[in-house]
Amino acid sequence: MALATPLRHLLPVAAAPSTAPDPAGPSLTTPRALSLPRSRLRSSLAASPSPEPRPRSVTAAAASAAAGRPTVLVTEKLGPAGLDLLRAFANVDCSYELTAEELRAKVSLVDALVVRSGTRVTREVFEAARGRLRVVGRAGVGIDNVDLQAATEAGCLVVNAPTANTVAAAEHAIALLAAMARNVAQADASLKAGKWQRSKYVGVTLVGKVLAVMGFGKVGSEVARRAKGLGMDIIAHDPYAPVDRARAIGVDLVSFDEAISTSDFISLHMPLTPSTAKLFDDETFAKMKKGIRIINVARGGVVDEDALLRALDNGTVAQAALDVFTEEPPPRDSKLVQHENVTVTPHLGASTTEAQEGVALEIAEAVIGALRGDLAATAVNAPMVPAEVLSELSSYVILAEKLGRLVVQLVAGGSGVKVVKVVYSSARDPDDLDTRILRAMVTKGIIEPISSAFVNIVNADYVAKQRGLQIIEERILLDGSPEIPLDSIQVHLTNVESKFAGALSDAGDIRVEGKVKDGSPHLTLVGSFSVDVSLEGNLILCRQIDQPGVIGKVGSILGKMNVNVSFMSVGRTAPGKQAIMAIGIDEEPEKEALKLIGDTPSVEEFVFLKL
Ligand SMILES: NC(=O)c1ccc[n+]([C@@H]2O[C@H](COP(=O)([O-])OP(=O)(O)OC[C@H]3O[C@@H](n4cnc5c(N)ncnc54)[C@H](O)[C@@H]3O)[C@@H](O)[C@H]2O)c1
Ligand SMILES: O=C(O)[C@H](O)COP(=O)(O)O
Repeated sequence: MALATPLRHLLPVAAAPSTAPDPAGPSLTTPRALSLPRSRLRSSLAASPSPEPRPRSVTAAAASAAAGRPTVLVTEKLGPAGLDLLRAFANVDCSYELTAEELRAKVSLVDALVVRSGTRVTREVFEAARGRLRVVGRAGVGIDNVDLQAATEAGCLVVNAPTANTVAAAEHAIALLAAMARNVAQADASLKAGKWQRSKYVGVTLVGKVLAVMGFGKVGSEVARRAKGLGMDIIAHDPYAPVDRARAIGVDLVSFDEAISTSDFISLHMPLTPSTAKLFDDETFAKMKKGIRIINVARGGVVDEDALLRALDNGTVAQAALDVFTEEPPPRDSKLVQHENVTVTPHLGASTTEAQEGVALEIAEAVIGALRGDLAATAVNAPMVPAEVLSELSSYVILAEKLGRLVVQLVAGGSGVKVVKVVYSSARDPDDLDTRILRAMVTKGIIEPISSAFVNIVNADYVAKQRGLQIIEERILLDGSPEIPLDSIQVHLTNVESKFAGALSDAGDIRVEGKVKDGSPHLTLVGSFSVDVSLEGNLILCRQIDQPGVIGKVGSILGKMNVNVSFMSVGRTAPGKQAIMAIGIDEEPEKEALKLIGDTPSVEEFVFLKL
């Protein structure tokens, strides 16, 4: 996804974690680390590929990280085209079948980790990464082997490859459906064992039978489409699927109980979540039509395997075809695997040559994008902001971060920031304005200068909550063209003291407002004073009594100190009354220059701010 550079600020990159922890917690006594620079990865995709993969030593990974090229650890077999893509961008360490301990040892030396379903990326793994791991790429759909909460807390983006193996999984479900109905696996084993058992392996037909698709997402709907072609009647259960999408392929969405009690075949296609774990238990099997046949290409954990065994033994379930198991691989003596009415495959749903090439490319692109700072469209633990929203809001993204960065520097030492109000003025219907990325940027601007936290779109809300920061969003609906997404963004800090009284609104909040003008962010309001200054470089705000000569005096102090003034703007309440001068400057002035500005007669207060 090609995004404007500024969005990279918000996204996980292989940056060194920031400095020491902030002992002051949420208190804002010592704004520090005010400048933006963090190492940004800009390695070129066109760089020459590295040699054939071989397990690399920990020392080699550390050396390459030091050289600035990211390191990607791949712990399960990935299609060669995806590996080549990764190698063109990063040092790739292919280390398969690592123990949990070996994984923990390696993970602090890598910027990204690519896994399939066989690697458990636990909280301990994120802790062992000590902040370096920025991206976990799941080369496939299911992310139940990745601790998403721990990833989010660590500010680590998790991306998956949600589409490339859909058809493969659906085809495998159909293959199992047909094989089960006609006893293909059992008959094959029997014949190879020298038997000729034609009457034993009489099957059942599919045409006219009712198939209940449980989980009508990507795989489920493809299964439904294909099973329709086999002449089956399809019903589906999915509490979150749009009725229209089901109707469009001639499928009725029904209740859970109706689905399980009226069908001849059930195919499972829901994710494993706390609410689907062991959803198919004794109680559920008891409600099924006697002689039902079950296919599971989703996740073993959605079925209570002991209950399934009982249902097979008592004839409630005539047959089962299983590609997935609670424990993978299942124990060698698993009664379920050995059951004569059960057909099994070792988690092969995604395993076609084509799907693996697709998945590998999909995940390599997502991981590289995330390492470069682009917002991965397949991020699973980040607020999903569609690409068109991102590109439309890209200038406002910079503005939001700068306003956050600016407002926090106006807080007086000793005041703790607790409540942040972000007010968006727009002529656009609030439903058409997705502000999640802007909220995250304001949060980043406020928190990063005052803490050791690394804030990105993945963890912004979490970090804010952890620091006791409440972010309130408000919209002001304007008349005008909804073509322009936003007129202005205001950021208010309530219940805090300001080191610059001129920044206080009538309500006593520290308030700044900005707009995007000609594509660049401008500061347009400080407290109750309108100004207009480009938000670039550094800024001096002076409050003075409006009278001739003050601007000249401050300007000449800066000139004498070799500080280049890029913009200047004065806002005043009325001629001869209070005024605010906003001066954009390229360099950081010497302390002496700042003292001279403070000593200038009629300058009542001033503040120097780094953007
Ligand atoms: N065996 C394999 O190799 C293989 C390959 C691909 C996918 N999968 C698995 O298949 C499953 C589906 O994948 P997908 O790509 O279609 O995912 P998806 O997210 O597109 O679809 C899942 C659907 O399940 C629905 N759902 C959630 N909770 C439900 C519930 N309680 N009851 C019914 N439906 C519910 C969701 O609304 C969604 O529509 C996942 O578990 C995935 O891990 C397995
Ligand atoms: O969730 C998935 O994508 C499938 O279960 C495939 O898993 P795999 O990548 O380990 O084959």
